[in-house]
Amino acid sequence: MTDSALKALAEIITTQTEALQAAYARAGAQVPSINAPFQPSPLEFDPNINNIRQLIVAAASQLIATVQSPIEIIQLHTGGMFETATLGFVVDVNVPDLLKEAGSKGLHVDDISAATGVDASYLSRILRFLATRHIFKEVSPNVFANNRNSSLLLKSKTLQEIKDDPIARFDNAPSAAFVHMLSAEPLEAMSCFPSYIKDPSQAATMFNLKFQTPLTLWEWSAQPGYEWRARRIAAVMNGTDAQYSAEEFVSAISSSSASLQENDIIVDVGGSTGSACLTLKKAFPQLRYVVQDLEQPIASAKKFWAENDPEAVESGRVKLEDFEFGLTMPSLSPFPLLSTVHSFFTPQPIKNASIYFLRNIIHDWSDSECKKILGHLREAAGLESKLVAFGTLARHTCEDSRLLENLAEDMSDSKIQKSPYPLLGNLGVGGEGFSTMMDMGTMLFLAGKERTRDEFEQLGKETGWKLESVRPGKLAAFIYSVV
Ligand SMILES: C[S@@+](CC[C@H](N)C(=O)[O-])C[C@H]1O[C@@H](n2cnc3c(N)ncnc32)[C@H](O)[C@@H]1O
Repeated sequence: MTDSALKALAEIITTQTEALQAAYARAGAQVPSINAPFQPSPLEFDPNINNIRQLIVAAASQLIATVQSPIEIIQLHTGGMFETATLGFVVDVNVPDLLKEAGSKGLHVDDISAATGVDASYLSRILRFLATRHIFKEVSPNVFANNRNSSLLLKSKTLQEIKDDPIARFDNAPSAAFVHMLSAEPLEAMSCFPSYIKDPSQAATMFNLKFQTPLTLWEWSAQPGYEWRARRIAAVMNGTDAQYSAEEFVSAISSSSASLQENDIIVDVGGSTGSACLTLKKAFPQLRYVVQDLEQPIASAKKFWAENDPEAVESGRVKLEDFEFGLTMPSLSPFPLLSTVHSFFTPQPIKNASIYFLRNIIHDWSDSECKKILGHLREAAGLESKLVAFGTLARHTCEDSRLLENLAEDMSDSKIQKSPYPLLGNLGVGGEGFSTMMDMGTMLFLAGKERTRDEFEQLGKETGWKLESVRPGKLAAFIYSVV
């Protein structure tokens, strides 16, 4: 049994590695080397290539989990906090940025020490720890260079620009912002993990318990003096777009069976800068878009649209919802905009929109809060309105034949297939590594969670929305109609 499982895992790795090389070769390219900096290219985000990658990672990690000493496995996983802390630290003191300037020949830890003011012996141990995990490359003893993985930690600014304007240091650097964010407040809040899980009545979340605040993460980060935190969150949010294929959003909207007519409205609820609408507007330029969020994200949204599509806002095609009560959509058939910056916990002012669009919102909230959000949208919806929620589809690690049957009914070209023997039903860290981590993150910060198909269906049932179909993808689309 073990032998056949090992053989099957090795075969998956061999056949899928060949498939990966062939896919790159068809595009006239080669699978990127780990020693070269990461270059965003369409191939990095291609859904078919992504499926191949997932199988390789699923099989390779299962192979490791099978053959490595269980003592080592448990020891290594137990030390996971050192990965978070060391990654956050190197980003904080700009090590990847220094190494970029040094190029492929790398930089000695003494020079990194001189530039950062950090003791060289700490640096050499931290960088060796990370290079052992394939983040940074040690080109010669104590001389380190960026590799494909560490290059993702780069900021988009020069060292001088970072020094001159530290509040803006993570602008356009989503991965660096994400690493820095996770290594700060969440790492601190993790100290409350066991106490909170045993007695959740202590506070709304572990974050609230640790920081002794009644505010949500969003409200807390918006406080005066914390501007850099809000700016860091915005950098993370803006960057998520680059990881998605526009096609997934466009095809979900097309398949939502909303009969989209000229000037119909899509409301991007909790839309942050409204970057999803920018993607949709390219495919559906005849529609109108309303972006709703709290005060600070809407301020960032104004900057975002001014830079990316100023004409859209001027023409009224895209509305950043912070108009005063009673103002009307400029230059197009008017309708009242009832709120200022809009909270989705209050009645939805845009009635009978064609689509209420939520991306990465549901997982931020507990079931009871989600029901409030979906309930307000249901009250505003017309009979033909659709709710399209994008988020993670949580999957069990064992085989889930009911999910596979449901998805097959939902769409004929379902991308979720039964995992090949002997892989986990959700492909383990190859498939759901990040989303299970985010599940812990939402638990820690927001009392939210990643939900299974059944849980999404149930939320709809309790708020007057029928889950019509689920389209799996990097972000799954959950398409609801009114009941
Ligand atoms: C995970 S982000 C998703 C942003 C955006 N939908 C996207 O996909 O890029 C969650 C968003 O919800 C917003 N938010 C939090 N509480 C809110 C509320 N009460 N009303 C409206 N938006 C809220 C946050 O400001 C943030 O922009």
